[in-house]
Amino acid sequence: MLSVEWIQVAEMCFYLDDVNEDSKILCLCSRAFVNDRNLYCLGFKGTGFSRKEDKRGEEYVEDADFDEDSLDVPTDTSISYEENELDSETEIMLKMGLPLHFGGSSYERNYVPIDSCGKVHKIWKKRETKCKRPLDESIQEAIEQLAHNSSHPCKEDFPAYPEQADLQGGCNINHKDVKSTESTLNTPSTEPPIKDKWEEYWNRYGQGLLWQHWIEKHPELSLSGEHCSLEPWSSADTKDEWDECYNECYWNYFQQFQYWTDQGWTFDTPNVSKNSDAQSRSADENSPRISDGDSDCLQEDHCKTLVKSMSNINLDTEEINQGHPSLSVINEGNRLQTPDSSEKHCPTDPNQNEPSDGTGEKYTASGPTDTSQSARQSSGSHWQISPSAIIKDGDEDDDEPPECKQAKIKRSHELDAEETPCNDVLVAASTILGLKHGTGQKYGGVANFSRRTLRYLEKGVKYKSQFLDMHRPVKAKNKHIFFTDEGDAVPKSKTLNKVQTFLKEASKDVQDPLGETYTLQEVEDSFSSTDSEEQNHEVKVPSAPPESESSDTVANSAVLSNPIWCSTDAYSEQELNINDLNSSRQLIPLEIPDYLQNETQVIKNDDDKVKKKRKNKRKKKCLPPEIAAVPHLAKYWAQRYRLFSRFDEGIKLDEEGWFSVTPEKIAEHIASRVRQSCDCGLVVDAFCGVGGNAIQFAKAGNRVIAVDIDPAKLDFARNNAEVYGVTDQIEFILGDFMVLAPALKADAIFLSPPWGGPDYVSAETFDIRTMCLDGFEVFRLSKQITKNIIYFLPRNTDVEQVVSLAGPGGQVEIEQNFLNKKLKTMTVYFGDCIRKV
Ligand SMILES: C[S@@+](CC[C@H](N)C(=O)[O-])C[C@H]1O[C@@H](n2cnc3c(N)ncnc32)[C@H](O)[C@@H]1O
Ligand SMILES: C[n+]1cn([C@@H]2O[C@H](CO)[C@@H](O)[C@H]2O)c2nc(N)[nH]c(=O)c21
Repeated sequence: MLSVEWIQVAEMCFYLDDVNEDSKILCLCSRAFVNDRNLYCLGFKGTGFSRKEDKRGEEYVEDADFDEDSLDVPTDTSISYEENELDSETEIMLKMGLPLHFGGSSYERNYVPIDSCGKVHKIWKKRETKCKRPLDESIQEAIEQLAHNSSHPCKEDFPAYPEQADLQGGCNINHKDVKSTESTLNTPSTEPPIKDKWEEYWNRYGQGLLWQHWIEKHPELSLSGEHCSLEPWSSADTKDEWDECYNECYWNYFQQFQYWTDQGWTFDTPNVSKNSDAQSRSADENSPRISDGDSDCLQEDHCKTLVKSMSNINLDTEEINQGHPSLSVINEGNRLQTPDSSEKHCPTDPNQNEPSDGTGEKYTASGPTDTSQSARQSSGSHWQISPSAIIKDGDEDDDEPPECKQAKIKRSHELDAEETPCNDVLVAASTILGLKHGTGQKYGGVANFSRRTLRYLEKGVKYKSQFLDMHRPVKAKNKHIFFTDEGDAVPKSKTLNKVQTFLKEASKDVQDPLGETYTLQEVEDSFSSTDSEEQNHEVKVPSAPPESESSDTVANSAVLSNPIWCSTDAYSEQELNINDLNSSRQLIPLEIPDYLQNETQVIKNDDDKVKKKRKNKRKKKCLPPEIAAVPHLAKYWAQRYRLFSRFDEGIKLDEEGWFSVTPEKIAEHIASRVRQSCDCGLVVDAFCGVGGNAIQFAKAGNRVIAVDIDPAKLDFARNNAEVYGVTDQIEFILGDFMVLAPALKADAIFLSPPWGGPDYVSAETFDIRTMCLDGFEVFRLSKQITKNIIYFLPRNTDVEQVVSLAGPGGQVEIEQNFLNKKLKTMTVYFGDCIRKV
């Protein structure tokens, strides 16, 4: 059963002129989330690595034993950053044992301390431990920046975090994140900077939140009884977990704090004037801080106090969930304040009294005179942001604090369509929805849109979008261009450079008998991007090594050239004609180079034993020659089950097929939508390629006419349809769709033309007229066949162009396809294919 989460996120109106309301084009923006991590993970089987290996860090899994259930495959597709996927580059780098601080990976870019990263995180942490690496500079830097002159709460405010060195694992902060954070930290000078507010918030409530988080994660670890003898941060058994928990908790709440602050929510701290901060804090019995000074919390007695206090904490999580102030503890005059035990008030709650803090100071985003934000309080703590309002993992379906529901404030995302200034629409659509607006030519003589409006149909779109990977476009101008000795320009990323340096270092001891330059270059080509298509697009088929070379020599060279897909002497025998390769499908044994094996190994007590075990158990994996011949295709090979889950049953593809076939889960989703709108109808797949979509249309019960101009593709498509047992439902037609179109009849037509190779991502906005085929003409011809059109386009397609296809008074649905929360493609639906809700 296909599990797809589909949501309508927004409705946009594009007006052709201000006078005639009927001329507007309605554009429904939706998102479809499919998840295929299990299929993706399966792909690593052939590389000699597996999830299981990651997870346990010691066991090599043989093919026959491979247990999908052990993959920890999330089935829930709700937007929770717990499941944030590492991009393919990161995955591959991890599996190669390459350090993630190379910097190009999503792990670095979007690092959120999450459960799904836990394994990875642990692996890296352990490796750090082994290597005794100094605290990463970026972490240092981040700590310094964020923690406001070295008062990072990890260290200063929490005796639970006494040693800076402990931060290595627990506070893996990416300085890029911090920088972006910093940019939002610039609030007007009348207000305390958000980082001060955050610090204060964390100081007040961090302990309680941290403990709550810890308890939720480890309900089995009670602080009572024997377990109480050692604090979790001191116990060798739990120290790592504690670090991780701290890290997660800190950043989780920090991000949400930012979000809430952005939304206009504030919190005030009574008895805390900025000037007499320390003094009033110590006087405030509600304060969770246990000391005035920044450093004296490290003093032993304070630590003891805290530990004692913590040991008194009621660990009844049920009670916590019910909102009982169970984490409130009074201990030797220091009251550990829990989030829920402080009074929480809505900014506009009429029942609230005047503040009693005496300072009259409000830390409001819009200044003290902002009535909507000028909160009133009855006593004690005064909150507009309450910690409990901060959404917890997986529980983010409401962006208001539960206790403040009656005080509904209009937020930016709830503005009426008419209220949204036109320019903001474009900005919001781009930054929040991830839709690109270009100035490309419009279809059907539409000159330009005079006005656009936007209405969100989903709450918290902005917030939720933060946890999705929308892919920033690859900006060509920032690319470093390197020149070969021959003077040829070779685009290379910074990451590649680092990878290259690393590989050079790593392979110092490895003899490179050929001394060929192509070896490392090919590695770079293969890992030059985070996504399947973001890479150096020139396909260079390396010439086969001279036949005179011994097989050993070739294998050694392959060690350098293809770290995961090492080929052997079979390589030299390959005829590098791709079609021939495909038809013969000779398989090349895959051997993992030893130095990478070493890199990949997770630290274990008895390293040698593991190595031996692995060596014994290691099987020779095989690669099809077209992959071995074109190293950058290796990443598609790793994703082969994602493209065709029945890959092993005889699926065939050529190079174009590899990078342009629709991933099975996305194709399946589109097919099920089409099936719903034109029940068991006839679907034309105008550019069928190797059959990714045609097969799914057929599987969904439709009859299909599959057209392609390339006979080889049609052969592959037919072969693949056979694998899936749906050949009876598909009629394969060899020909040019542009010519055949007038003769075709269909209930729906699916268009997935070539976009001009994987280069499409380098454009800020993709112009559908600049594809290999004229996208407008393709649409015009299709329209003559049926109004029910499904246009499969790049994720960065110019939305304005797409909208213009619907024509004045028309409607269109733009569906963003997310694969494991990464925006992959855009599917545009017309006619009856637009989903009615
Ligand atoms: C992106 S691929 C389609 C991938 C396909 N949806 C799949 O999942 O396998 C585009 C295909 O269009 C074919 N093509 C290019 N121009 C064509 C034309 N004028 N008429 C028909 N097919 C064409 C190419 O040969 C290529 O196989
Ligand atoms: C170059 N490329 C990638 N995809 C599709 O976009 C996803 C993300 O890159 C790929 O997985 C593939 O399905 C393409 N689809 C079509 N129709 N035409 C193309 O040229 C193409």
